[in-house]
Amino acid sequence: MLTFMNNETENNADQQQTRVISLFSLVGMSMTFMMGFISLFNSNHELTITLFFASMIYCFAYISLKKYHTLKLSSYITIYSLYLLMFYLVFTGGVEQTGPLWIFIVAPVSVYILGLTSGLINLAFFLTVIAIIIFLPTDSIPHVTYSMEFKLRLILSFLTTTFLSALYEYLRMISFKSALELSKKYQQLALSDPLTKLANRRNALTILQQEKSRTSRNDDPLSILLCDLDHFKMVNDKYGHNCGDMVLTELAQVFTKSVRQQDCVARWGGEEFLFILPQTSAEQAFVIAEKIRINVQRHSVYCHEQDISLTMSIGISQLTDNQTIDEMINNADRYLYQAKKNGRNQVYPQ
Ligand SMILES: Nc1nc2c(ncn2[C@@H]2O[C@H](COP(=O)(O)OP(=O)(O)OP(=O)(O)O)[C@@H](O)[C@H]2O)c(=O)[nH]1
Repeated sequence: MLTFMNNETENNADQQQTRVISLFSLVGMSMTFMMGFISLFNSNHELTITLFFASMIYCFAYISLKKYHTLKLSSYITIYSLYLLMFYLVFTGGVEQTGPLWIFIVAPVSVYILGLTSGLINLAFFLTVIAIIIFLPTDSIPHVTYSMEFKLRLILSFLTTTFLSALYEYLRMISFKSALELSKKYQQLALSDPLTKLANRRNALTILQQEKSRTSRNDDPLSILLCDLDHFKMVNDKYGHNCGDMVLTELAQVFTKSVRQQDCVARWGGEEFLFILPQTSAEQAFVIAEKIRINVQRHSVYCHEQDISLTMSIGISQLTDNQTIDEMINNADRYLYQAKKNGRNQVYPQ
């Protein structure tokens, strides 16, 4: 069955991720470039080269994301070049041993970019390497030394930042998921009829417009059936409104089962239904209309210990060249009126 499902929310999530990664790489590029410049003035050449190199890597991640939409690659480049830079800063101490101060940005960036589980696994790896670096005996590989108090506090405060970042990411994920579900639910509600669950009139018009464009591109025929249940008022009057609703719901299922996967059934109004039949001529549509009419006639709805049977009148219209959707529907409406006038329970034109 043709339905108009909107993937807007998923696309928005991807777009948001792209925006965040490009922002991270831009910030990373500017910050490392700025710090590199400061190191240049302080004549710290090794640090200058490292920071300029990191800045170039962030620049590469930014450009490839913008030009080639490499979201995953740019995310990995951003995160792992950050890890390498942090290892270097902790190993060398940076400027006056302030290098380790920067590692606190790693936790929130990791869980945001890599997601909660993968972010935490990567953070465990990151912290292990940091611990190895700071506890490495200086006589094996010469590097900066930190006091034992500093090392322990660095690890503990990093663990605290990791916990808070993970908690924040977890809560963010939960609210994002529920927002996604709500949005899907409302999209569905906006497109379908609440009683029969068929496409509603607005959705049917959108689908018709899409099918019309496809038809003119491929030169395929497109037909519609406008159907109205006969003497439906009598069902409400005789059996009550609830039974009337039940009849509409059950017949909606009969309609759905009577057509092909690519067709669309919509509730056009009260007891009026519209069938959109792509790649179908008026002659083929007549055969389908007859099948639907007979299926309705044969179906009985059991309500309040009574079997309720109904019939249906159907008007057929095939889209002709230069015809608008409105004209096509008006045509079907005229034919439906004719079918009613001719005695109901029939398809027009025959
Ligand atoms: N139970 C129920 N009835 C509805 C709904 N929407 C429209 N109706 C009823 O459908 C009936 C339509 O009646 P009419 O337009 O007079 O048409 P009809 O009785 O089907 O007669 P013909 O179309 O001339 O064959 C009215 O009684 C509406 O109240 C609905 O959602 N549920």
